[in-house]
Amino acid sequence: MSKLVLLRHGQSQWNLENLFTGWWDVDLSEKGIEEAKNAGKLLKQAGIQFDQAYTSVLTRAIRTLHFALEGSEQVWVPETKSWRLNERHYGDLQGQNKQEAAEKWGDEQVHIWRRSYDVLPPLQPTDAKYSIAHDRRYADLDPKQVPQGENLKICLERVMPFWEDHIAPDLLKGKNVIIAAHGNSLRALTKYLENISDEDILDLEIATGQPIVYDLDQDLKVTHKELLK
Ligand SMILES: O=C(O)[C@@H](CO)OP(=O)(O)O
Repeated sequence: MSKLVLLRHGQSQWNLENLFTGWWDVDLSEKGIEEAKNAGKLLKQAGIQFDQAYTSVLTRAIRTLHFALEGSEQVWVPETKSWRLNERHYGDLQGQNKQEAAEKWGDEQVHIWRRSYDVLPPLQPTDAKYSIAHDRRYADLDPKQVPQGENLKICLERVMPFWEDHIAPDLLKGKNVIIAAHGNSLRALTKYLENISDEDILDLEIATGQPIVYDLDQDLKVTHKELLK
């Protein structure tokens, strides 16, 4: 049996400012740093010992992982970063204010863009202000893999190869794993782990900085889930 901890990054500066973020690389806010440190304390209290850590290539998730490992006194744990764990790319909404978007397009449309499984946000031109098309951290990717906008389905489809190739093999060996990532890449993973329907996934929210602990059996089926408080 192995443990899997999912940890959404602490509040980011753009969470604080209520801006669509996606693949734009914003840092943690002061509150986000506190949330990440608190996650470390909660993990220490729970006595969870990790063998492997995974995170995205975005600063807010990487720093959250580091605070969590520091707070739980296990900074030595090997870590692997992958773009496949990045936040869902929010297309041309990136950089826009969520409230202003709701006033412009209506609450319902914005809710669909934010939470539906298979509706795409408006795609982002590669010369947009908040485009990552020329960001060197993605230089080795096939250009087709660099999104201009993703729905949760597409996000799940790019998370899964990483799960299959890296995370699942570790868990199958009995390793305890922490994944520090993002609201929507973790919603995608949760949909898979808990077999949540395309409809019910609309209602799933993941809190910033709160570790979610799964016990998994030898087939990686969830036997227990706990939110650390
Ligand atoms: O802006 C984003 O990238 C995400 C997560 O912060 O927002 P939402 O809650 O709308 O999915």
